[in-house]
Amino acid sequence: MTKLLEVKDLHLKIEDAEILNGLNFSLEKGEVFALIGPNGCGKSTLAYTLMGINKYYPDQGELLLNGEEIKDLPINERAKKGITLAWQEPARYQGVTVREFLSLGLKAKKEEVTEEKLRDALQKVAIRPETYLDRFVDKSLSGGERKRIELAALILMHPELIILDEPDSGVDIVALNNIADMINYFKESQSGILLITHSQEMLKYADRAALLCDGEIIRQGKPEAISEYFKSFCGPCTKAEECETEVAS
Ligand SMILES: Nc1ncnc2c1ncn2[C@@H]1O[C@H](COP(=O)(O)OP(=O)(O)OP(=O)(O)O)[C@@H](O)[C@H]1O
Repeated sequence: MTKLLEVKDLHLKIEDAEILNGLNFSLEKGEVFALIGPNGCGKSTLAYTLMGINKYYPDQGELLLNGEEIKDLPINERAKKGITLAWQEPARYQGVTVREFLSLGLKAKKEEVTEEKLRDALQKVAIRPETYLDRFVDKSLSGGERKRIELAALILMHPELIILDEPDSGVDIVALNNIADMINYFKESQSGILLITHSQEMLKYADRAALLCDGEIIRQGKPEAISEYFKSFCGPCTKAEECETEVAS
């Protein structure tokens, strides 16, 4: 069966520094695949490369979405094909209200924008619609509020592939539960989720996990096993020579 996402031998350099160093992994529909690894190992870079952000174009390798090569497509074309990235630091949009921001996803899919859909999405992330719908998505909202609103926008967009870059950073315990609910909701509706995280709590929601080290996936397998391996051998890494580079499944 065709995989939702296949990444094959992905290499990316930034200013002559090799940041992604031959990545290989795949993701099925309805699967949560977690990516863990030390600071600076290339997790966010992989997220930007999958999304097609400016300057993050691979030097080598394949990026297949539903079997189709997307490596040369610009970000807007990838978004149309159903890839979405929720940033580690949620974006601010000067002069754009929460209502307008949430409506974008529906309009992009040529779906009718209704008050009910907007309210429903906000309620799913525990944001009171009556307080927030007409506020601006700028620095007047706290980081956690913007993160929740961004997650509400994801619900309305209903992407095929969702890249969540540290969705739990800077959010309170209630929002954490909302994120967990949302992950389950997307799983059930057959979206694939690439979950970049440093959190043990978030790892519980993953079906599989991979450990990234210096731009290479050095292990893939069950989330608990990968996390244990990471805790024992990495951060700070002092045992590089002991670190097997074989991929265990
Ligand atoms: N635009 C850029 N210019 C120069 N170096 C960059 C750029 N983007 C990323 N890097 C470097 O690439 C490496 C990987 O960064 P990346 O942000 O992908 O790490 P990460 O695994 O997401 O880290 P963290 O866990 O701290 O969020 C880092 O050494 C970073 O400094």
